[in-house]
Amino acid sequence: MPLFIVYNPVCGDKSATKFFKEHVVPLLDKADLKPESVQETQREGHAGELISTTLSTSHEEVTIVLGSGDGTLHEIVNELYGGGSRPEAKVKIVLVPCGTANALYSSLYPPSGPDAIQDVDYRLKALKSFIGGAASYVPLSFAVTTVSAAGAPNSNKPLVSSVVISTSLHAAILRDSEQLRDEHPGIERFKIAAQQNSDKWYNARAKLLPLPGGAPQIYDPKDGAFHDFKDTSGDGSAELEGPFAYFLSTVNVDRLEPAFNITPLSRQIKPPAGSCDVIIIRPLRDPSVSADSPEARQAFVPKLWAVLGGAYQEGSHVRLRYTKSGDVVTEGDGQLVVEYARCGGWRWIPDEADPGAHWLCSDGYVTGIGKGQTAESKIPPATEGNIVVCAS
Ligand SMILES: Nc1ncnc2c1ncn2[C@@H]1O[C@H](COP(=O)(O)OP(=O)(O)OP(=O)(O)O)[C@@H](O)[C@H]1O
Repeated sequence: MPLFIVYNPVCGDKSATKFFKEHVVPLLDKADLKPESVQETQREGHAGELISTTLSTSHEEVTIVLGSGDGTLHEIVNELYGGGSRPEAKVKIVLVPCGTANALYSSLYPPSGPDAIQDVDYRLKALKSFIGGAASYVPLSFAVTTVSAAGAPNSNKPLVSSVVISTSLHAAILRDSEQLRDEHPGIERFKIAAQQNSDKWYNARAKLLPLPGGAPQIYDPKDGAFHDFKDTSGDGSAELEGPFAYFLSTVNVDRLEPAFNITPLSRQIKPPAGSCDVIIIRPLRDPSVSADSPEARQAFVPKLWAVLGGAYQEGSHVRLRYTKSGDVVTEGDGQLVVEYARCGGWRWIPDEADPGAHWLCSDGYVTGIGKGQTAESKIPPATEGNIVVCAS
């Protein structure tokens, strides 16, 4: 099977060129594995073009050693799945994490600590499995999201995500952190952008779509299991009224950074095919909040931090509850702070009067939802596994 090397020289701390020269290419040389080409991406969107060109030379199956973060992979996936240049081609991806967050790699190879990503051996795990010839591969699931206005023909190209699709705080963080990239090449830029947006709420309605086998489900930490939503509408979906502080769904990953386990159950309770895990925070569930107001938003900030902090503590946020007075605790029977859902996708219907609710993030790529438009994300049942990624 032909082998290609593609890496993004500007992702993460911009060290991919050096890393490939010093570690990746020599390892392949030593194993006598000769790539057809070694290519640096030269601009945004270039990774997708490179893959398209590679496959147009009639290869039916290729292996790509990809040095990047999640955004470059996103471009490749969109070209292969969304662009349809060679939908039947089989592509094996061997990741070498060089990006900022490296969510997919960190999920496939859970690191021993937040600094493991600095470790050369850790970063070469997938490559060494590939070279050793005993690698195993997993097919990627995709969240396919369309933005459209009710009743209008949909001319927008769908966004295909293989890691995360979000609105609310996470989309705002990714939108604002991009301007901080030069000054803060590491994950600290996400924390700075989170601080800047921590008192924002997002006015919208959301519908959680049914799972392939039935109703959308919600996690109950009491028995550690997912259960069907009790109240579903005629089309089988669960309807949630905002405002929202957080609304984020993942496929293929349980974390968005090496130590940020935002959807930990996707590893602990195997998700069915055609599903995504969704994390939702709706501040009006807090018994101490009776209405949306600037004071209520400010008072909610520490509670939001408690949740995000829990994600950094091996995903303990999924067990957080409110006391009657609105304190956030881990014990008792109070209302859950986080709603952890598993569903076949979702529809996000932003309130036209709230510009902040009109942002969408797909694997780090941020785009606007136009006035009068909604976003719908669906998880199609797995394809034949045309895009697989080295997992051990
Ligand atoms: N030569 C280039 N010059 C400028 N931008 C580029 C170039 N090559 C690729 N890009 C863009 O770099 C962006 C960032 O890449 P990527 O998302 O892989 O890294 P990251 O954002 O640092 O990591 P992560 O997504 O894991 O947080 C991509 O959106 C891609 O379009």
